[in-house]
Amino acid sequence: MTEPLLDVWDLTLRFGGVTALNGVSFTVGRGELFAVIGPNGAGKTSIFNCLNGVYRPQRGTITLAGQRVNGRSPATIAGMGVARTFQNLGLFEQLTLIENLMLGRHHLMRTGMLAGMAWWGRAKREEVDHRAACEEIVELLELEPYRRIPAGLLPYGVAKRAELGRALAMSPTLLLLDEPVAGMNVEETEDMARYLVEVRRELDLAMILVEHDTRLVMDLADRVLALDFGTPIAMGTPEEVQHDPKVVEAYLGGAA
Ligand SMILES: Nc1ncnc2c1ncn2[C@@H]1O[C@H](COP(=O)(O)OP(=O)(O)OP(=O)(O)O)[C@@H](O)[C@H]1O
Repeated sequence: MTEPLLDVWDLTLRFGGVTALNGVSFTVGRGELFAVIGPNGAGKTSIFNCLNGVYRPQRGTITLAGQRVNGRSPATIAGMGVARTFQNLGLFEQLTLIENLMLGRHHLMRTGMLAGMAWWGRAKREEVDHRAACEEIVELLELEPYRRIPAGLLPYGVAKRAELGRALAMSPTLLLLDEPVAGMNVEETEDMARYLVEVRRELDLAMILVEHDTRLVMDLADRVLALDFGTPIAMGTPEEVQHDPKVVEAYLGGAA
C-alpha cells in the first residue's frame, strides 16, 4: 500500500473546558476526496484550523508527505502545499478575479520587488509563468467572462468558484474545502459539484471537504469521517457512514 499524503493521529484540541477535538485520527491518500461531517459545533472547522496551523492542538501529530505539520506557522504550512477555501470567501473585493488569483501565487514567487527591479528579465519571465498558471485555472473553472471584474461585484455562485480558483492558484497538494456550496441554490450547487469533479480529474491533489449538504458529500467523497462533539463516531464509504446508527442518532438528536 502506498503511504498516505496526510496522516492525522490522535488530534486533541481544547479551549478551556471545551474539548473541540478528542483523539481524531485519519489519513488522506493522494488523489482522494475525504469528507468530514457532523452537526454544528462537532469540530469540523477546528480540524481545518489545526491542519493549516491556526490552532495548535494539545496532543497528536499531523504529517504531510512525511513532514511534520503541527507546530509550524500557517505561512510555512501554506508553503508546504496546504491551501483552503473560506466559507465567507477569502477574496479581495476591489481586485479583479485574475488579480486575486495572482495573489494566491504570491508565496510561490521567488523574485521580490527589489530583486525584480535589478533583475527585470527574470522577474518578467516569472510573472508570465504565474499568469499562465492562473489562466489555466480560469479555463478549468470556466471563469473567462469574469477575469477583469472586481471580486466584490461577482454573482455569489461565481464568487464561490473564484474562491476555489484562488486556493487552486496556490498549487496545493492538499486542498481544504470549507462549505463550498453554503448559501447556493440547487443549480449553483450542481455547477460547483461538476467543477469539483473536473478539478479532481485534472489536478493532482488531495481534498478534504467540510460540508453540511450531505447529498454533495455522498455524491463526491471517497471516504467520510463523522464527528460528534469532537469525537469520531464513524468512518468509511459514504454509504457506510450514512447508515451508521451513531451518525443517524447524532443528526436526529440535533434536529429533535
Ligand atoms: N477559538 C475558539 N475559542 C473557543 N472555543 C472554540 C473556538 N473554536 C472552536 N471552539 C469550540 O469548539 C467546538 C467545535 O467548533 P467548530 O467550529 O470546530 O465546529 P464545526 O463542526 O465547524 O461547527 P459548524 O458546523 O457550526 O461550523 C465548539 O464547541 C466551538 O464552540
